[in-house]
Amino acid sequence: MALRGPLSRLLRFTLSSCQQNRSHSVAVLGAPFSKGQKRRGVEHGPKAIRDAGLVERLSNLDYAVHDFGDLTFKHLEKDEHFMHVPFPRTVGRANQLLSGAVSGAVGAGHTCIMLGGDHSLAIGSVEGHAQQCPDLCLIWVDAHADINTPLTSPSGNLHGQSVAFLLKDLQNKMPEVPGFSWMKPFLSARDLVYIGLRDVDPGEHIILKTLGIQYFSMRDIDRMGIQRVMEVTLDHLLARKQRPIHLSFDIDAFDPSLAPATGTPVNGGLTYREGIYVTEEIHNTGLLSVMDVVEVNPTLGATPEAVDSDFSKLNQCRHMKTHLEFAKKATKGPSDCEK
Ligand SMILES: NC(=[NH2+])NCCC[C@H](N)C(=O)O
Ligand SMILES: [Mn+2]
Ligand SMILES: [Mn+2]
Repeated sequence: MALRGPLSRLLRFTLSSCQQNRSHSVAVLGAPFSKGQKRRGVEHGPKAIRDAGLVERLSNLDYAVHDFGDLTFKHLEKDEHFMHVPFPRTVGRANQLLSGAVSGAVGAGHTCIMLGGDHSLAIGSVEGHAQQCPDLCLIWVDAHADINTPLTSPSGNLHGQSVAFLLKDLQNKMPEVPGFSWMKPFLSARDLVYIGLRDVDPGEHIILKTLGIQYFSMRDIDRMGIQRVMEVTLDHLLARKQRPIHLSFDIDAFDPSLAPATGTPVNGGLTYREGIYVTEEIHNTGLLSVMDVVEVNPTLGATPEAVDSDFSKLNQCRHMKTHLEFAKKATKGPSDCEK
């Protein structure tokens, strides 16, 4: 009995904020940023997801939700292209700011949900997470691999290059992009799994194969089923040791019939149940530490009126369980509530 006080203090001391049970405290961080690609509107993603009822729903599930509001990003005046990459310094600076915010939230003991914004924001989100949890693993749910380097990228857009900035294994293939000197790549190719791929550029395909990255394309999901895909994913990442999970969820992983309001939709995506099953299995590990919900662009809905009325109807849905559903529903009409 006498040991109880000191022992529990010792345990608290030796457990990092990554290893503590954070499941009941959630930080929401809005990142209204769109300069990682060329279409306007994705900066309204955080508002669309909040308006769909994210915070209320999480609170109803007994999570203590701390909404830290939206970060304020600056568009830098002097920001010339680097090669054919637009806004490198603006994107670099935004990610530096986001990295600090995510690191702070995780360090304070929260599970963090980052609402984008375009997918270039995963650079700062994963980097900030890794500052607190250097042994994290990354599950990237997306139609795209977002692993182009500035040299392989067909578009130049940084939202299609985020993973290349994170990977140690690509260090010697990456030029020095202005705006990113604050960070060094830290992630190993074996600590990453993709789910939902169906639009991969030729250079990306070579990188995936050369580095032996574990990925599940839509065809793999057709063949194996989502249940087996999740078994292999979690085994690949967690068999050696239990560690914090970073889930980076690009809403375009869903089929465009479910989530049309996104900048680079690709046919043949995840069904509603497949997408939710991925998040349920991750939830069941108890290891989710940070989640990005990105590429929700409400201005790409049918009409602004339709988007508005969708949001109000969405708030009437009663059966939604996970925060991801809000993001998807922010891009989808009301009929889905009935499914
Ligand atoms: N996060 C996204 N939606 N990325 C789309 C990337 C599309 C294409 N592969 C590119 O690099 O430009
Ligand atoms: Mn995508
Ligand atoms: Mn993406």
